[in-house]
Amino acid sequence: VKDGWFKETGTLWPGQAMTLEVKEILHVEKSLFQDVLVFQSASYGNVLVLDGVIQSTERDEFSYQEMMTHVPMNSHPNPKKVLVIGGGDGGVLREVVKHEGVEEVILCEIDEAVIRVSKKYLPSMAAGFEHPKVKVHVGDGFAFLEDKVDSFDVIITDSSDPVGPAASLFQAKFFELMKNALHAGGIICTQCECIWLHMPIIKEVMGFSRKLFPTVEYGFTTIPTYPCGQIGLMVCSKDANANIKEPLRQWPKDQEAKLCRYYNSEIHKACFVLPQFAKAALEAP
Ligand SMILES: NCCCN[C@H]1CC[C@H](N)CC1
Repeated sequence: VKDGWFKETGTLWPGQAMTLEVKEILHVEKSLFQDVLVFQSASYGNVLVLDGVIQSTERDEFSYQEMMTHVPMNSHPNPKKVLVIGGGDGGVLREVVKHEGVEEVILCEIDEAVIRVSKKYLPSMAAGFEHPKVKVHVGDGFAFLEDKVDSFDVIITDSSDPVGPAASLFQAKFFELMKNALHAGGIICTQCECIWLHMPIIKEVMGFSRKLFPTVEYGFTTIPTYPCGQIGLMVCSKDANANIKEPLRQWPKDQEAKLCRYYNSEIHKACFVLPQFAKAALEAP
């Protein structure tokens, strides 16, 4: 932080950097896995930063957490068992339990510091941890999945970038583990970077996803504090007839408006509409 501003420089977005004005530094810690910083920003509420990269801000996190959760959940006929890999700020958990039919959601986060710090400084997200249907497992998502077969209806990988502790979550092997851990008809949704910055990563992930799953779609949401203001989601189903681009289930409009500030059944469809450069890059063999 320099002259009261935090600057998000990063190797995955060369030559550019989001900056946020800092009101107060709330927490600085070196955890077992990464540098953890929380600051109160002037205009985005409290901000969680891991290894210098913005993970969540109180003002705009709902965009990402809602889309990462409700696009896969509403694409599944009846999700009962849900697994969240990463997601230590609790935001995805908060969204998953909005689905009445869910019986259990397990969160597997590698770094207990992220959970601890989120509970203290990001209460609107960490509220997700309080729900009776939630079970928390601290550990590596890769290791957690090694012995899981036919266990979950939906798996959401809410990870940081493929630099640091989350690197293994962007590899084919991990997608194979997620596939094996899914019930028939199961769906995965993973954080899949930005079309303005990471087409090679997106193409690679789409390539091996298409080998593993019959149905694969890439969509994105808009979120001011992520690089280029956008972040993608890779959504894959084991059901060859699934149409992920159309919500299979939706709340009544008034209920939907009460539950969500970003997601709705129209934006579920719209999020998969890509600009020509991205569409062409992903369709090319
Ligand atoms: N719930 C935390 C979200 C983590 N996802 C982010 C996507 C954009 C990245 N540059 C940083 C992590």
